[in-house]
Amino acid sequence: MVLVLVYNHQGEAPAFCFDNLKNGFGLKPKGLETSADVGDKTFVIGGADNDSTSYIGVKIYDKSTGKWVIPTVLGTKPKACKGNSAILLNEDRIMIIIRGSTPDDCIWFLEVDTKYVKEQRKILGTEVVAWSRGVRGDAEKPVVISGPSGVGKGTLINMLMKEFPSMFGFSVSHTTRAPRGNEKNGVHYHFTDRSVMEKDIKDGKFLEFASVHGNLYGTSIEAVEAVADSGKRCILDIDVQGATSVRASSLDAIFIFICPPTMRELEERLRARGTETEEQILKRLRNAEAEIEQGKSSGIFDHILYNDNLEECYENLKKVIELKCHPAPRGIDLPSNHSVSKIDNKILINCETPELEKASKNLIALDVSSLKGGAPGRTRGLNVYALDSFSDGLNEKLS
Ligand SMILES: Nc1nc2c(ncn2[C@@H]2O[C@H](COP(=O)(O)OP(=O)(O)O)[C@@H](O)[C@H]2O)c(=O)[nH]1
Ligand SMILES: Nc1ncnc2c1ncn2[C@@H]1O[C@H](COP(=O)(O)OP(=O)(O)O)[C@@H](O)[C@H]1O
Repeated sequence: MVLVLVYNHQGEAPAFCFDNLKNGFGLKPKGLETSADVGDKTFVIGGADNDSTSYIGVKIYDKSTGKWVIPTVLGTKPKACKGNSAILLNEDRIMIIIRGSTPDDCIWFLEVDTKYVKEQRKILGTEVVAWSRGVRGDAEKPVVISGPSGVGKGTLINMLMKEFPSMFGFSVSHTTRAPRGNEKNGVHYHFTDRSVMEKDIKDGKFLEFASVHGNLYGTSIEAVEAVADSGKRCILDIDVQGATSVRASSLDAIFIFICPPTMRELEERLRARGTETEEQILKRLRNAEAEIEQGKSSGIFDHILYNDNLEECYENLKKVIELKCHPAPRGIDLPSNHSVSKIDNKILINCETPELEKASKNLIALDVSSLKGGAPGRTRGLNVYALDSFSDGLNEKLS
């Protein structure tokens, strides 16, 4: 196989042009693809995905073995595009700038050696990469809500979703427990068989899972991504074990624990709800004491709220999730024609406007020094500065 390296604009990662590339690994080479080297591996990004021509593909050339590897690709993939620029950040993720895409869809991160990718690689036993869409500024964090059965988590979440239907989306968990009378599959839970769920867990499809009150519960990566893809802020109703796992992941959420005013009141609420058998109620009450103890003492939760008076608790919930602090994240308007370079933690995008030709070369600087989150969620904290026409004052403006 002959591999021709094509260097694009100044400072940009070299693009691969494949000559005589046999179809041995199922990818259809399409024009130029970009690449980035991480250690012994060259990640080639672009062209068509292995499974679908609608998405960008990823393949890895391992220089130590001289072999190509098709990785397991996790996360929502960016749509196939006219080309992209790839820039390696911190040896663990590659920033991809997509040409000719919409403002909120042009910056992506391909994680190649982050904590999440390392974990998934261990679980799956294959080479793994994970996509995460870049979000400008401090887009709102997902909200994790935990608390004992019957404390009012579902009630509070419903109030939030009702008051702000376009702002919040519920992460629909999987569970092996039987549905209650009013519960709909795919809305309240994905009701599933234990064997199916265990296989999906083994296949790395879950962000977290736990055995709670004798049933298996879990948050699939897809459930969280579906909410993020709809442009909404994700709410997770999960137990303390699940919250502990999410805390250890890169999701970067706000963690809230809901406490009952007393154990007696908790029991009354559970009984009044009338959805569990006596045996199940007793099991839930036994587990509640340990959960409350853990919730209060583990240090996992950012906020502990008491649900005594429902309205008051709801007002407190709205305060702690910082409803009004962050403006809606805006996209980045990039023309198709641009070149990219990297200086320390800043990515400079040199936009060439065809009408003005050489007269104006506008610069956009992306500051990647405060990135947060990442796969399986969004990568937040991308700071964007528009700089005026190319001038000698550039360094001053960027410092
Ligand atoms: N770890 C984890 N826990 C979950 C998940 N979904 C629900 N749970 C928790 O499982 C427990 C039981 O939930 P459920 O059967 O709906 O009963 P309820 O809490 O009495 O309404 C609660 O503590 C939920 O927060 C999940 O995806 N992961
Ligand atoms: N502050 C409150 N005061 C009285 N009853 C409440 C309060 N919050 C919730 N409830 C009731 O308690 C029961 C359990 O609430 P639910 O939201 O189903 O709890 P969870 O989702 O935590 O299991 C429901 O019948 C709900 O209407």
